[in-house]
Amino acid sequence: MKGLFITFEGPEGAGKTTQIARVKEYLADQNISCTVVREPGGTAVGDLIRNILLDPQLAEINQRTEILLYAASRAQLVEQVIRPALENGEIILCDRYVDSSIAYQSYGAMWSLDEVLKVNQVATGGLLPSRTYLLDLPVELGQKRIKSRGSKKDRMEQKEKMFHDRVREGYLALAQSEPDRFRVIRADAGIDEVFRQIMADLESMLKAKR
Ligand SMILES: Nc1ncnc2c1ncn2[C@@H]1O[C@H](COP(=O)(O)OP(=O)(O)OP(=O)(O)O)[C@@H](O)[C@H]1O
Ligand SMILES: Cc1cn([C@H]2C[C@H](O)[C@@H](COP(=O)(O)O)O2)c(=O)[nH]c1=O
Repeated sequence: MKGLFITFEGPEGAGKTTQIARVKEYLADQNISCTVVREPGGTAVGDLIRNILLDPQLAEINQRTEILLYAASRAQLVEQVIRPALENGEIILCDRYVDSSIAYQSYGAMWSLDEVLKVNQVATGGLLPSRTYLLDLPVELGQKRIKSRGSKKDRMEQKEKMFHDRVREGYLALAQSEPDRFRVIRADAGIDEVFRQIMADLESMLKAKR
């Protein structure tokens, strides 16, 4: 594949959306176009699945159903958007991907890692990002940021703090197990400082792509 597939991961309120917008703006200033997508969602099918997954009224979604729905949204996104864009040499900035399923459904909800990996292998055909920025911060700080955003909590945000603590631990374990792909970013800093940390790495990735 000729393109560049970059994902942004992290607990709730880590600043992924904010930083992706900054990176997109930076790239546009350099006359470099990119495609921004988010999960679950990013396609018409995926957006419908997102509505189900995040509906705060649907507390009874079965754990296996949840894993499959996240993976179904991902399969649609990979085939409809990500793979074609990469084959066209484009840069993809993706807000969450397979690592979210590992962190939330396996570490957070304590479901079998093996099952999560198998389902996601089918969903993605094994497509992995070249770089993953893990925006890491204490769970309390992310929750405080979400609260000040003022919107109603979605189904996943409603889960207890211990769930979100396990998610954070899961992400850090993933980053440790794949140091070549992951860069851990201290997301408890100001927006400009977080952006600086990301760009310190991304600049070299962009140079290598040219
Ligand atoms: N470094 C930062 N310092 C302070 N506030 C921030 C920072 N980054 C983002 N925010 C604010 O925190 C809130 C959450 O940010 P954002 O939506 O970018 O996070 P996210 O990781 O995409 O959240 P989610 O997990 O819901 O997808 C927003 O109100 C945003 O303006
Ligand atoms: C892709 C993916 C996401 N999740 C969770 C993580 C968040 O709680 C929501 C998505 O909301 P956001 O505002 O867009 O961050 O879904 C998950 O549990 N598993 C996944 O694979």
